Amino acid sequence: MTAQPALTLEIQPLTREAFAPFGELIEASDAVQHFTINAGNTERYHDLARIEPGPDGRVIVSIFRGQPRTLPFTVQMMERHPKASQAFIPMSGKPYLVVVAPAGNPPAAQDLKVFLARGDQGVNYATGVWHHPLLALETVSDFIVIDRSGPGHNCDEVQLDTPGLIPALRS
Ligand SMILES: NC(=O)N[C@@H](O)C(=O)O
Ligand code: NI
Repeated sequence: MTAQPALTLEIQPLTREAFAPFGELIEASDAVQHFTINAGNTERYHDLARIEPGPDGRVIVSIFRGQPRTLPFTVQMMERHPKASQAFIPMSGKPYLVVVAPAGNPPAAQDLKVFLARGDQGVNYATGVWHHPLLALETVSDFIVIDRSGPGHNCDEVQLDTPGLIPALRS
């Protein structure tokens, strides 16, 4: 099959509402339940993400140290975790990209959504949601990752028939 021309993808800001079909935004904002604790010293932004390890899995916490990607970036593949959710929470304060498609059938380029996440926004991919592996920007960046350890296969990868092209960010 001849190589298909890439489909240029639109980059949109990461908001709770726009990301809702794919999981939860992990962000301290007035949009979520929050309350003061520790005798007034601390504000708790409560219960932000639905962490799902699956019936036979265990929740684990890891750190991913991502090398920065160069834009424009061609999305050639996507992956999903059919047994569990996966959360990424930035530790380095740098922006990153989130590329997702709805759970279910393997995505086509036109199904992809690209979000530019700020360095104070995390995401939780709901179980089975298609996503691209970590796309750090600007510098080597650390992320806390909350996902699953357990028996069985928990990572499906697909190659896109038509690649998606993420353009350079407008300054
Ligand atoms: N493979 C792995 O643990 N990482 C991916 O799941 C990812 O989403 O970055
Ligand atoms: Ni993943």
